[in-house]
Amino acid sequence: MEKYVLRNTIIDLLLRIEQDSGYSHLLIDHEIKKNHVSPKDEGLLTEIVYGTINRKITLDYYMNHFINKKKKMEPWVRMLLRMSLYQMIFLDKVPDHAIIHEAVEIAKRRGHKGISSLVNGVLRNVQRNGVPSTSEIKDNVERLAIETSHPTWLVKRWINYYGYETTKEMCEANLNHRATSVRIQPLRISRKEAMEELEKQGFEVRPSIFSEQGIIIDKGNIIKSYLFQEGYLTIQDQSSMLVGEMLQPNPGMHILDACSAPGGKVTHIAEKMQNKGWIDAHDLHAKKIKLIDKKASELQLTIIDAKKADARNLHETYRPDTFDRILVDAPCSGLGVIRGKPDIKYNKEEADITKLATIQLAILNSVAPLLKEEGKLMYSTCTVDPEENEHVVKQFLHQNNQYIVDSKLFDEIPESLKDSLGVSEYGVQLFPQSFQTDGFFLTRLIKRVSPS
Ligand SMILES: C[S@@+](CC[C@H](N)C(=O)[O-])C[C@H]1O[C@@H](n2cnc3c(N)ncnc32)[C@H](O)[C@@H]1O
Repeated sequence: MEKYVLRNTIIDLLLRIEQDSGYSHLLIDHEIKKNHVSPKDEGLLTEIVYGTINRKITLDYYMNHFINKKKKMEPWVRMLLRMSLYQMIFLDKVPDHAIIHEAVEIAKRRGHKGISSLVNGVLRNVQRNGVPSTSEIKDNVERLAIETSHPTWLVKRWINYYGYETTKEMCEANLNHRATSVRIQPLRISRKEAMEELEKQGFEVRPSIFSEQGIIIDKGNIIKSYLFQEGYLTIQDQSSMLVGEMLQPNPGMHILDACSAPGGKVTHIAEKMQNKGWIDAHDLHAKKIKLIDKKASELQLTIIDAKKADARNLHETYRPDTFDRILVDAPCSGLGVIRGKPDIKYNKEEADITKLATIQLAILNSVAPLLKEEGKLMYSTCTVDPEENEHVVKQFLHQNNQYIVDSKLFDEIPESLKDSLGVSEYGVQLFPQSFQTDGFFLTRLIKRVSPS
């Protein structure tokens, strides 16, 4: 692909991602297919797009030192500068002079002489003088927010809950790449066989300590392996695998997954049930039900019945005491998965967290009667925020006194993980900086036998 076309595609992608927040991975996939981007350019395109988004606030801080803030700048020009600065400062794949040359070329073709001299001026200035130091920023919170490109409200919030050091580690971890992990389909292949086969294909792999089905891929693109393409394994973050493990599903059980799409955890549960029993899986969005069916069929699992439903109303669909296990993997702010989807950190507001907590509690309250006595209910989110995690569990327990936290949950956590977890009386918080996983919260509740 011609360099100009590739860089121009990246600018268009970045502009669209900024408008259609939350769908970066879909937009990138679409653009790669539409433009027949070669595998070599695909890696560079993905790296520049995610990197530029991930470092947006830092890049704007640098850029603002070199431009007249009063002058209005067209969005594509700002994007061109951002992505060029990202490459100059954070990547060493292309020499600075080539980055500047390409940027000026794009500015000439897309704009006019005035724009190309502005772009040339800013980038040459950075090349000659470097970028301004963030040590000039007096306020600790603001400095951390700018250095790690997180919104100030979020940094303040995390410091308030977790302290400065943990917040700093978390924000820094959100800038780093994390290894992909996969889960084997154990009814089709063992972990040992899968690891040997992947090594033969040139992958570098390690077993996960979170699940006996988990493998960490340190090197290689798993999508290209036949093991992935033919459903011998599926991509899943290690932290999510803990849910399937800790729910303790057994063959023959009847299980409810209230918020199921795209089907990562429900297929894990079906595998652990050896594809024997019944799973009712729901999601609010009809379109997403197809994703659950697709994943189940790829993995050759047949016990999942997926249907659209609002989980807040499931008490109207099922009779009380129906299920042996219930999973509520709730819709959440996703602040634990910033590393993989960096646009999340700019698209959320503090008020969203409060709204989500209301929905999460409503879902839990709706499914609570549906669990059999002595059954187990898992509540999980891929976020790092007490309002959506511990506080929701606390309120739920207050409103449903038949439920208690299963204290055995804490005993089951592998010893090597315990020290780095945020353990409270309401559940377990995984931080993204601790184990190369997403940030994740989970807890297991038991419904006690009613005294009456
Ligand atoms: C964290 S995701 C679930 C991920 C899934 N458990 C997995 O492992 O692949 C939360 C899901 O909840 C769905 N959702 C949002 N509001 C809902 C509601 N009121 N009832 C049911 N599902 C809902 C979203 O569409 C989303 O697919």
